[in-house]
Amino acid sequence: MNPFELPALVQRIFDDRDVSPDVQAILRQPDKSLGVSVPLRRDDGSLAVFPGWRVQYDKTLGPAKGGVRFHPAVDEGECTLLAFWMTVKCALHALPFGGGKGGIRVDPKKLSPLEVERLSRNYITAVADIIGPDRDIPAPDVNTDARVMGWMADEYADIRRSHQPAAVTGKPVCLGGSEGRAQATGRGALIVLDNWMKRQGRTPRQTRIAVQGFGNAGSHFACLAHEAGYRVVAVSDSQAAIHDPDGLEPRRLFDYKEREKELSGALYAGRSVKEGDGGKEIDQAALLSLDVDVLVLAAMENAITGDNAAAVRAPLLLEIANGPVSPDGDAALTGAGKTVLPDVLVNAGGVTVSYYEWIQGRTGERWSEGKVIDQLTQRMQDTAGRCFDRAEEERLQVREAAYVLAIERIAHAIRSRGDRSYFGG
Ligand SMILES: NC(=O)C1=CN([C@@H]2O[C@H](COP(=O)(O)OP(=O)(O)OC[C@H]3O[C@@H](n4cnc5c(N)ncnc54)[C@H](O)[C@@H]3O)[C@@H](O)[C@H]2O)C=CC1
Ligand SMILES: O=C(O)CCC(=O)C(=O)O
Repeated sequence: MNPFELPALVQRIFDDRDVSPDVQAILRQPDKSLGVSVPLRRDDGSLAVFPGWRVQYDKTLGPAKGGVRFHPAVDEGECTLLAFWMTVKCALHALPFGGGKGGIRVDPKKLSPLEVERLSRNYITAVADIIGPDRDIPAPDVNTDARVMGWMADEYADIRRSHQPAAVTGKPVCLGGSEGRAQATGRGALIVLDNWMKRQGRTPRQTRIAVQGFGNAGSHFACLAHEAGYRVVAVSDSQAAIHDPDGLEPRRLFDYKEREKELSGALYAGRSVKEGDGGKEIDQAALLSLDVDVLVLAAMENAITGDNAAAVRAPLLLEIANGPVSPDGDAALTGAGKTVLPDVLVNAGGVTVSYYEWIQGRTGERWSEGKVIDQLTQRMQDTAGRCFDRAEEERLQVREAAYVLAIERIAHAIRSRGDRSYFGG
């Protein structure tokens, strides 16, 4: 197992708040980290083998929960940090889960759909011994979606020779997925943003937003924010960025990207972004320093670091991605008086609706989309309220308030379990 260093913020909370040595010792490293080699028979008959991981960080509050990403930069350290963040996120939102994360170091864009299916199935075979509805429940993340979860769930059911609807979440609805899961991360983020805006006495109409990362999470956020009256003036993906100070029509971009798989060309392929079309393509890095009210980061880690933080003009940043602002970037932004609404608070809509899917899988109930949205709204509002209140009471940044609340919950559970003797989960 790679050595893992806890984020400095967590160490500071441990020190400042006299967190017990037992709790610190338990939270200092992951419970379990499994490295696997995932074989893939290519369409041309050759065999390729890709490295993969599944990390379970802490399971005090319940089975590990977290996504699986397919990306060329995945490694054990990244999965461990992502699994740690899942632990904090689930605790903060009072979900009955610990934190996990997994991935394969692969560029899925270079594989055919059948190759992606075989790889997804082989990953589940490789990690089958440590996952399951009471142990560790995978879900979508970067470059994985409902289709991939459907294959993974099917493979797991084959391995167990039984129906296993609660073993993987984020599945297609026809395979036991939950209504509302696809939009859930974006919707949850919008609920947090709305809550913050109301506290500041601001309205959506006054608010211009730029969104980095027009993928699963960011594209739904952009569409829902537009429908709620916000002015989405820029969006980007890994290939292109589009800006229109008068406001884009995210739904049209969404449809274009569904068809073409990328944003590039959305303005120039005879499919204008909006009637009258005032938009233009800009450099992706330029999106980060646009004159907007909210900069939404929904792509990858470390989009903002100490190197580019000074160029950010937006007074408010909304972290939909996991870890899009590095610690030195965070210090520079908050030092300059900007507010960062942190990932562990903002992006929990996905795992929350995964929780609802897990409940439905275990009970056989089917929830309507309305019920999912009501429950999600209530939970996100509740957590956002607790974080913002705590930040105000103790004059903390919202990120620190969120971590304090999460660590308190985990520490309380660790103490309540008594002497620790729970190997084998
Ligand atoms: N999908 C979900 O339910 C959840 C996702 N997240 C996090 O949100 C982030 C995005 O995840 P997904 O939307 O699921 O992945 P995705 O793979 O669907 O989308 C990622 C998007 O970011 C774009 N991108 C990559 N590099 C970029 C760059 N340098 N500039 C602009 N765009 C860039 C990609 O082109 C793609 O459109 C990740 O950090 C993920 O861990 C967090 C919670 C839940
Ligand atoms: O839906 C889930 O369980 C996982 C979501 C996830 O990976 C995340 O919140 O980063």
